Amino acid sequence: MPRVDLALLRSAFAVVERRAEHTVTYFYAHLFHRNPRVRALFPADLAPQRDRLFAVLAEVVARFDDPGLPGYLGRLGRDHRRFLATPALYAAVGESLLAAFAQTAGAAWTVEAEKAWTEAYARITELMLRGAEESVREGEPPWWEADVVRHERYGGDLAVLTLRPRRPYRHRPGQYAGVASPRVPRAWRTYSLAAAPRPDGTVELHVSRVRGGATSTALVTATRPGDVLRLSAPGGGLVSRTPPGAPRTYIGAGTGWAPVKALLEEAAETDPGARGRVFAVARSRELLYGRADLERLAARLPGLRVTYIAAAPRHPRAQATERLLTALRSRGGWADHDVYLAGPPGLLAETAEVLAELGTDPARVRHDALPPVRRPAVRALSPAERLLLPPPARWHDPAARTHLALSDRA
Ligand SMILES: NC(=O)C1=CN([C@@H]2O[C@H](COP(=O)(O)OP(=O)(O)OC[C@H]3O[C@@H](n4cnc5c(N)ncnc54)[C@H](O)[C@@H]3O)[C@@H](O)[C@H]2O)C=CC1
Repeated sequence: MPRVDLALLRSAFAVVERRAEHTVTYFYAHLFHRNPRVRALFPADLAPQRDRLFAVLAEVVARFDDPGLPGYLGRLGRDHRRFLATPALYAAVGESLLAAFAQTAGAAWTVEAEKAWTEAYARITELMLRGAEESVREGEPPWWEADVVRHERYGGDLAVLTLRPRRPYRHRPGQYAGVASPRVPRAWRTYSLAAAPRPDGTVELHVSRVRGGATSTALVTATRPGDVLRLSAPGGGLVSRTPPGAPRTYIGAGTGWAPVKALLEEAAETDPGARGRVFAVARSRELLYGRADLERLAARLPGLRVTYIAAAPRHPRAQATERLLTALRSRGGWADHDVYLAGPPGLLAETAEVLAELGTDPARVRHDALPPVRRPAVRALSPAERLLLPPPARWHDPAARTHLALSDRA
């Protein structure tokens, strides 16, 4: 594999990234125009997909020379089996991606830049396919079918689902899974697994309905026992790393309680002498839905002090965050604590900042980056950028459709 010219790779991507929205629109139009049958592999609503594509590309470009990149791409390739990604699809995606880059980057898309990106994409594909092949060799399915065995509603917007995967499903407490409902085909959303592995093999999901979110709405309002959902392989690094007995703090906000519950269940089994703090945060007292479970766990973990925090009645939900930050500031000893943090991204960012001020080493503040690894660069175009957009693509002309569709080639 030739050495990729990293400086060129990054400078071309920097130009493309500034016009991410245009690039992504062009990319999908190009991909589906050239390979019409590929459209059926993607969900009806492409918006979340678009954000994720750029977030992953930005991550790969930033980490291209990082020794951790092969592992990251291997896991990504393994995970892409659930999208039915074949070598032919990787090739088609690469072709459309480079076409979109060429179209967006204008004069910055030199022969050398194209060479750097062609080589980089070949490397990305090779590593992702290697990860996928390994998972096939290990006998891992592309996804796990799981029967819904219980569905409990808390208020209008929250549900706790118990699922029984049809094949053995192994996860570590604190990890998450991709979940797809047949009611929203091919759309995968990420949810933390809300329990340590159980003898009966069931797993638990806590779902909060997101405004405009088709999957969360289907899972909360329409899913019933007997339905079958799909689970991806578990992922995520919000797993226990604290030595037995050492101080730690768990903070779960809203359904961020889910991974905290799994971690506490694990600690109750393996480290009942654990010392530290638990903060359960919700936008209202009624939505502290995990209270009964937390009380049961706290009785098994007497070294943990539990604090419940909610916004006052008729106050905005963010008041709970202010109350949490005040509570954190009133405690000491933060330099000694590992902190496990789960909840909405805004809360994660504010809490991590305050913990750093209070003396916790940022490397000891653990949380998931959900769902993108970095903030997606996709944003609305400015009026000036819109004005400078290149003319419409020539390949929109049906007469230009001379190439074979991917599915014909595969
Ligand atoms: N592993 C993880 O980190 C998990 C994260 N989540 C995330 O947690 C959220 C759960 O949603 P809900 O249960 O509806 O929570 P929610 O919207 O009711 O929020 C719970 C609390 O978080 C705080 N909060 C919410 N938005 C905030 C913001 N922008 N800035 C500062 N504080 C904020 C408020 O104190 C609020 O009372 C989702 O965003 C979900 O993606 C959920 C499960 C696991």
